[in-house]
Amino acid sequence: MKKQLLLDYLPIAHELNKGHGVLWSNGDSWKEMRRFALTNLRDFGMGKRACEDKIIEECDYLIEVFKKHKGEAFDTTQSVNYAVSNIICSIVYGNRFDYHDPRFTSMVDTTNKRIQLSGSPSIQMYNFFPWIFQWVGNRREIHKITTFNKQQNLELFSHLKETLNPQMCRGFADAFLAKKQNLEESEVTNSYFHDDNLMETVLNLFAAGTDTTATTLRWALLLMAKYPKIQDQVHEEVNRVIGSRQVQVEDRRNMPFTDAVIHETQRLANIVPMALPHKASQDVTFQGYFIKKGTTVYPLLTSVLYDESEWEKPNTFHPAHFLDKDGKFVKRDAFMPFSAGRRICLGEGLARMELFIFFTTIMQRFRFTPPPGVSEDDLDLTPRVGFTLNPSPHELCAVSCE
Ligand code: HEM
Repeated sequence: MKKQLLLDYLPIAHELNKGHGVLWSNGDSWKEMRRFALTNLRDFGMGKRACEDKIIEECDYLIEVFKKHKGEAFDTTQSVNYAVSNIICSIVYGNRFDYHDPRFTSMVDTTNKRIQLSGSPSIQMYNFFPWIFQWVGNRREIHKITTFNKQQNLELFSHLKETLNPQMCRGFADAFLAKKQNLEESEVTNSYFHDDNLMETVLNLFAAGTDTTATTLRWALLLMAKYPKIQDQVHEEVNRVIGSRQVQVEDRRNMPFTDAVIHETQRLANIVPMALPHKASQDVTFQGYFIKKGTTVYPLLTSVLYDESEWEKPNTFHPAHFLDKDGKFVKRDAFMPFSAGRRICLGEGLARMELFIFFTTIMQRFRFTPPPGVSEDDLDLTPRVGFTLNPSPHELCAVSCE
């Protein structure tokens, strides 16, 4: 496992790769975009108190939606997606959206569709053998959605440009536009701050910042409904440590069991099983195999997250993987859902903060159960096929604890 970290990966050309942005690019453009994204995402709150406040505010909206179902069974997909998406939207565009705003809901719904399609067998085959599988229908569908998402962003950018004040940037997109304007005024012509990089980076942040975290949260709620005794232990800890006051990130260090449940959810759900495709940036010998520079490499995170030599019960939901004999939280080297190395997930800090606050606040208010007539055993943990592994379609009851 450690040797894997020595490989210096760079992503390869791919169905969704136009060579721009922070996710599907490499070389100097990637370096510049990653650095700029990290600095600005932090400036706009990532990992800080300001962001914590945004997540707390969004929890209130999400809880209202859950309450409206009055304990009856419903599908958590859309509401959780919208709530999580609003966090990255606040950071990128400088504002959240109403859950009934069709511009927003269509952007979230189609982005999730695009992510699902890009993991379909036909697209996977296309990625391996592009010259044979270039005509597959899902490719056309992905292009249609991408064009639609770009059009929506062009409209948002156009409004941001009209109202831009470089001294008072509202979010990442403003900061990018201000930097671009500044470079143009200084007559720098060869910079990476061009419209294509703005578009691709915003699309990357929106997709990566919505689907992954929302999917993980939905797995956590499903697992709570399936394992009521574990849910009881989470409720006990939430009541004892927080009671009815507002959850804060600092609470995490006093809540080892809840923290272990979140980590174990991420491990078992294994939502990005193949990370992103990379290429070896130099010749390397790995576990006795010679890998030539330029070879496409898929770092299989599953092989680490389910490694039998690392985990006592790799195929079982077992929060004790992250607890010592005294019930204290323990970090595990093989916990790698965000990948590792130079291309490690750029949003890890944000995702961890979101998962803790959303999950703990939801657990403070609700108990999750299977729908009437469905037993805990009936709840299916088989993932739906996609680029990220989502739970299969299901409904849950959110019963108010108040
Ligand atoms: C539970 C939530 C998340 C998980 C499990 C996750 C996982 C991953 C993984 C496995 C990668 C690929 C790393 C590689 O290439 O080997 C990645 C990349 C990335 N993630 Fe996340 N991610 C999550 C949340 C987020 C969030 C909230 C953001 C938003 C800021 C984000 C932004 C990105 C970006 C921009 C990259 C590309 C980084 C680069 O190539 O330099 N992710 N993520």
